[in-house]
Amino acid sequence: MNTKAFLTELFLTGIEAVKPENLIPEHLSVNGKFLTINGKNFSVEKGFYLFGSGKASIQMAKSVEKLLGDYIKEGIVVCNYTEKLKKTEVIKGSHPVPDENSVKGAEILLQKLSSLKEDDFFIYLLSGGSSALIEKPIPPITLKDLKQTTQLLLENSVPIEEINIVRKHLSMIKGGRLGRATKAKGVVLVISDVVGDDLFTIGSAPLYYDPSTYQQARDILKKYNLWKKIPATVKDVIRQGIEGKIPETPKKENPNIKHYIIGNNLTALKKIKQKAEKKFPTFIMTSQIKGEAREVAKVLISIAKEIKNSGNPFKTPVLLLFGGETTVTVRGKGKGGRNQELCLSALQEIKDTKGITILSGGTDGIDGNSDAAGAVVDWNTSAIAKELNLDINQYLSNNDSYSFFSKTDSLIKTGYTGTNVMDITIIMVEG
Ligand SMILES: O=C(O)[C@H](O)CO
Repeated sequence: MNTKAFLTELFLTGIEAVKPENLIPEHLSVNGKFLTINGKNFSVEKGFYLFGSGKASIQMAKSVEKLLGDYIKEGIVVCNYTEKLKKTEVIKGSHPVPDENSVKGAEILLQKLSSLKEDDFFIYLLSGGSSALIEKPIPPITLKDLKQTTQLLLENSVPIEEINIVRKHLSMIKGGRLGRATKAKGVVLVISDVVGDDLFTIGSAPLYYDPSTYQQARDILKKYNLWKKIPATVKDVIRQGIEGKIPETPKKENPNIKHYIIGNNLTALKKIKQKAEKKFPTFIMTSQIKGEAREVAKVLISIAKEIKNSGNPFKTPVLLLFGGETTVTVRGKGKGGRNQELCLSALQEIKDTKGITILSGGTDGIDGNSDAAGAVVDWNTSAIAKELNLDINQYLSNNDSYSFFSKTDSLIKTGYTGTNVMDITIIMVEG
């Protein structure tokens, strides 16, 4: 058996399970003039508006069009790529740092949602990446200031929950502010890309509400030593927010808007397990991995080595499934992403140990600043690296995992997958 090919096939199975074309029909059905979502009925007799933002928004919209196309009055989604849809206009925003189009997208959504009446109904399709894809900073923060702040947060390994607390307090649409702008009733269908499916964090909660505060936003920036580095306008808005001169984000849910999570990391892991255990004992270890990619890798490989050496807690052969999202503290100028960096650090631990293969990939298909979803490695990769005189440490210090794996032919390339439920890591331990 080609273990690397098998793990790649399993990774693709996981992605397939969380593609909107599979999730939407699982959770939505149409009965006459009613739309049923997770058992709850909504009348669509008079038609509805379709909005959305996030990396999965195009494919989600396409699936809704297929199911309910005749009822859509108008559709707009903001995604990280474009595609022509029948009833829905697509705006291409920027990710992970917002651009002019992200602002344009936010303004259009804000304007459309504000113009709806009380008896209008909308479906909003929310998925990961939304925080950057739509954005409208609170004046006097400029787009340039916001870009700089986002970049600093991303480069300093700040967890997404904390990044989004800051983002929500600099934005006219995040933390429930977009939801406050409308009188209409609506549902938000969510594909979760955060650990624990926290609705306060996913896409910075544009239509939910937000218990966090301006004070917390400042504390987070100080905790990561970024307060002195961020632009003056950002500090100004946060200070004014703390003093009550700028209103806080909404602290209560808009009762007219209901949120439904229709897919998450565990959905993908369960599908992988279903397929894999036809061949090998397979265990879902967690869907909640967090932490610095290179450190997480060390823990994962230590588990694999324990199994290999002592048969604890599982006998070989065995497949271990992990999900979640790590972070990378950027120190170098190389190319790569958290999954590739995790694999490179894992390779450092595997070295010549035969029988451990590890794959790590982003379900959105794009890992960091590269065009690969991730990588798959084993002892043989380390043998190739030795032959080519590649120094793992050197590539790790420059955060240049992509260049390393291009040379060892270990990259997994899927292109944009049209979905996003964080990352999947699969380890096969053989005897
Ligand atoms: O957009 C975002 O904020 C992240 O992807 C988490 O949902």
